[in-house]
Amino acid sequence: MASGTALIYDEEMTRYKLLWVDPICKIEVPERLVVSYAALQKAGLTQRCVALPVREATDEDILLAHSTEYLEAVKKTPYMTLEELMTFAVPYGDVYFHPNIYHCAKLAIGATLNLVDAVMTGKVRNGIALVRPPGHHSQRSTANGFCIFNNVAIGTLYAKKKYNVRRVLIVDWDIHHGQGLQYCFEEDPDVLYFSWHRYEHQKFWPNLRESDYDSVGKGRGAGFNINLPWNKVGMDSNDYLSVFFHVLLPVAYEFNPELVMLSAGFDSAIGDPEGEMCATPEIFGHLTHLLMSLAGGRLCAVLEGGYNLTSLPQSVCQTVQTLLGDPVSRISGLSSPSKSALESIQSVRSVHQQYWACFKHVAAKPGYEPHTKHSKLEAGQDGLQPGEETKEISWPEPLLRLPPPTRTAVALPAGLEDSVPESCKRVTETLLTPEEAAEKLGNLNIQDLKNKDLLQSLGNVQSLVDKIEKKQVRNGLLLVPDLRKTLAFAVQHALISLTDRVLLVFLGNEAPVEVRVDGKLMLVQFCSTEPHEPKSKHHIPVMMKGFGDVPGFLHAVLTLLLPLAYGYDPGLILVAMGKGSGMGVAAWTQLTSLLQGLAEGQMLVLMQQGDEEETIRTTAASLLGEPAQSLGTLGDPLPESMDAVEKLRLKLETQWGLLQTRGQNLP
Ligand SMILES: CC(O)(O)NCCCCNCCCN
Ligand SMILES: [Zn+2]
Repeated sequence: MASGTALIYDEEMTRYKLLWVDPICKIEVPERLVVSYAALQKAGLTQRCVALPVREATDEDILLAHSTEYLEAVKKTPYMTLEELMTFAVPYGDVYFHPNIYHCAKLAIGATLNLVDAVMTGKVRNGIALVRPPGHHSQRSTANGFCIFNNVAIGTLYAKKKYNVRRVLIVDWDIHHGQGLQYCFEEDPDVLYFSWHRYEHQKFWPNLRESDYDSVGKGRGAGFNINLPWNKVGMDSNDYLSVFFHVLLPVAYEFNPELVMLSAGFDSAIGDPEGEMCATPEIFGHLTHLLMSLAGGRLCAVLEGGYNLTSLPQSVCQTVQTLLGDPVSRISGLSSPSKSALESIQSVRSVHQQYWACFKHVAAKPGYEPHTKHSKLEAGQDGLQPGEETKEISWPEPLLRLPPPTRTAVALPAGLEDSVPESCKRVTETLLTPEEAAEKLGNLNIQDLKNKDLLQSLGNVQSLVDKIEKKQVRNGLLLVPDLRKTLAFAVQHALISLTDRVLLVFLGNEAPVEVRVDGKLMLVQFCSTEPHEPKSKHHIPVMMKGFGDVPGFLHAVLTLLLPLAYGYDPGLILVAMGKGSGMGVAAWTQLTSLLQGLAEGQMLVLMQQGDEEETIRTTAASLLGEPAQSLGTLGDPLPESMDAVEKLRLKLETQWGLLQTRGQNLP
């Protein structure tokens, strides 16, 4: 499996700037790259990455996405006078030229292509290209929005052509709509383009009608263009995560991409004069993590926008740390998305309802017609007038995300040692005495506790919880003879020794523990038979028609379990798969991968002795940070599973706001 994170940066790309007065363009400054790279150096991240060189794009590369006429015109800019450069820029809109910008634009493309090469050849697992000029606004024959050539479009076309990549997902979290990417791929069913962007009902730049949610793609590409408009400013982590849980991730998993291209613009971060949003930099560590279980971890991030010289470098560091596999910081105090965000979420899900099985149950938008025309509204009032400074906004600097000395510790019965990668640390602890065990298992009679294997597994689970609590180990895997008893003991021990909340995710029919009503434990139980009515709001039974329904299981994980877990914000996660849950190893490792975005990755996985070695090995690999295997092309979730999830959502969404998918009063 590929490993390593590429970092591609060259200071030559800082050697162009605005040479005349232009309040619109003045924010796109060389310092954007300088401060970002310096922050990575200061955080000791550059030396942990694989440094790759940039190269100059060839004409052939550029002509993948641009016309000859346009390329020939841009080729003349190095020889233009200041006057000629200004005149040349005017027809394009919100972009400037410089004698060296053509050179830098070729390097930005070359950086992107070297990143694609490194990821597609397995030289690295993922990576980021810190480039300028950005690309996602530029179109076949036009520069726009500080962009000269479309780096991500060219990178995508290059990957398809050179590596025969079939399905590419482009995620564009820049706060502006990458209309250049939309136009390039809107008829291509092999490229799924997702963009969120400040829109304010077409009053925000670039003021395009086709940036709205009803531009779903054209012809065979219908369904493969997803626009999520932000119609208000001030969106925060609740809004961003809700869009991932209820729009992007369900579709992304159904699309099952072979490569993820990330148009990583950080003007969607707090403090940015363009975005005027409120999401703090930590959110990008989570958004990156949520994308890393797709496409076998093949993720190419390419810098787009980002104009606040404090939140930009912080957000870049958050993204790179997650690409490197560092623990993701906890986001506490999440509550629910804004009403405006819910309206956009509902709108985009209903217009895409006809294209995606994951939205099959969503009420279709009445009288909806795919939008096909391009029309341009003259610029209206769009937030800050150019040059108007944002009022002083401040936010806490992101906390350090220090990995514990050991990432994964395992306790396996004799004879199974070699069923996990050697980088796992083996734990074999002292046996517990029956009295010690009884202390926490209370209701079990002492006779039961004579069993040496059981006492050994209780000793191991106690020691692993303690090592995780002391941050000596990030996560652990236990193979136990008696799952129910060991799990009950683990929960009791965790609740006694940790002050923090514990989330237990259990796959199996009989609830393994009684959930107390004090809220210190949340049990999300995937079961195939209707459990007795749970006593506490923190015991959430998720009915799965059959454990073979992988699409249904995944839908429940993405749109129910993750929103619950992020809203609950646990300090420790216990995951256990009861006997015969028959979930399949790919779906199971998606679960253990995705959940590592919570609790700083502090997780304990308990498995029943007798589980096949393949499942044990891949679970350990996932805890070590290996990307989960892709699930392959998902079929449709079983209707019963979808109905069960929706019924549960309706019941819980008032208590757990991130479960909401539409405004309360919307149909
Ligand atoms: C790469 C990028 O998406 O960040 N480019 C943004 C271009 C903004 C153009 N001016 C907007 C005027 C409204 N404030
Ligand atoms: Zn932008």
